[in-house]
Amino acid sequence: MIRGDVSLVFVCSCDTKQYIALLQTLMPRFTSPKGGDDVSSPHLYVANCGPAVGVSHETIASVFGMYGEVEGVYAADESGTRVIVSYHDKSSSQAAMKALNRHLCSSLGGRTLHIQYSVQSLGKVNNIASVQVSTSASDLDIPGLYLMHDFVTPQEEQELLAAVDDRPWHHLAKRRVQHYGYEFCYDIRNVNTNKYLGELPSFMSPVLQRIRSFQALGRAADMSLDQLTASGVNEYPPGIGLSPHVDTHSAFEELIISLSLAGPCIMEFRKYTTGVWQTTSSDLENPVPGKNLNFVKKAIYLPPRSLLLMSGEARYAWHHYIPHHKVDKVNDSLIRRSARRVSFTLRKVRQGPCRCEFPQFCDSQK
Ligand SMILES: O=C(O)CCC(=O)C(=O)O
Ligand SMILES: [Fe+2]
Repeated sequence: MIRGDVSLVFVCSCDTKQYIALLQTLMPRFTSPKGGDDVSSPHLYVANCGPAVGVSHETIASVFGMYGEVEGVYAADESGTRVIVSYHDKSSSQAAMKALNRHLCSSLGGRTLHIQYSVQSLGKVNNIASVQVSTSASDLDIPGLYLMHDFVTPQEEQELLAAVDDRPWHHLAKRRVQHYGYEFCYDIRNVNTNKYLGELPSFMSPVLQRIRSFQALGRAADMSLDQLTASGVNEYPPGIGLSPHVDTHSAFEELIISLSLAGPCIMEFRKYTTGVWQTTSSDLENPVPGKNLNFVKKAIYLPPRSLLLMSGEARYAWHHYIPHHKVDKVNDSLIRRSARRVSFTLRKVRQGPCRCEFPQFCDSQK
């Protein structure tokens, strides 16, 4: 196993009041609504808006602030699309309910909000950072997962960022991307092998060379600068993550490499004990406690300049995703996501079907 030095530089440097506000972002003190619209309270459970759909808590606070004094806006869960808006008094929440529920809200990106009253739960804390976050891959104990800290220097990081910023970004709904080698089609989660975009740019070759030079990475030596290597560059704004997925087996070979630049995040991994094909995509997005107890969940902290390598079981049988958090809780530290995180994902395009040992997760063998 490869281990790197751990340095958590983001221990909250704010005063006590801000620290408590940060904690509240992580730990909303409200339960999901039970009584329906008839039981009013100063707290509103608002669905269909949030950082995952490009609407910040600040914007929500300002829109709801038109109906009364907003005490706080909190993540209702880890979806990034449901929030609790907490008012000082009931008359404000009632006014907001009347004006905004099921109405198209132009100041919130033209979204139709679904609002219910929520109840404050003093005893029960709904902690979105529900899983212990490891800082090294060996602690996670997922076969085939490796994390190397400080894989590039701060200067190389700046050069790589400058190089991608010099090239055009494609705008997706929540993040920006660039594709090299082959175009990636998000609807089918596969590469378009008819659309060869040309060789990987030369600014990536030192990274590929370094990957090859690490004997410990073994099969990563295959990651050469040839026509089959594809790279996706993703830029995530704060609060934006990535939905759970297994990179399509038939699209890419075994090794998947991700270099993190500019900012940190946590990546979570789930292994479904019943196999993925029995699980709907909405179950994956919004796991219901009690319904989806058929998976094991683990999380790792990815600092900037670190290199994550997924192979074997980690690549073929575990879903990976980035929760839509603005703040991650790592051990006892609260780590705010930076203005952006840029990742370089390197994969080798597969020619022919996948013959992995995990047929229950394999689109070639299903
Ligand atoms: O941003 C990352 O580190 C991961 C990206 C990823 O999983 C993907 O593009 O399939
Ligand atoms: Fe992926």
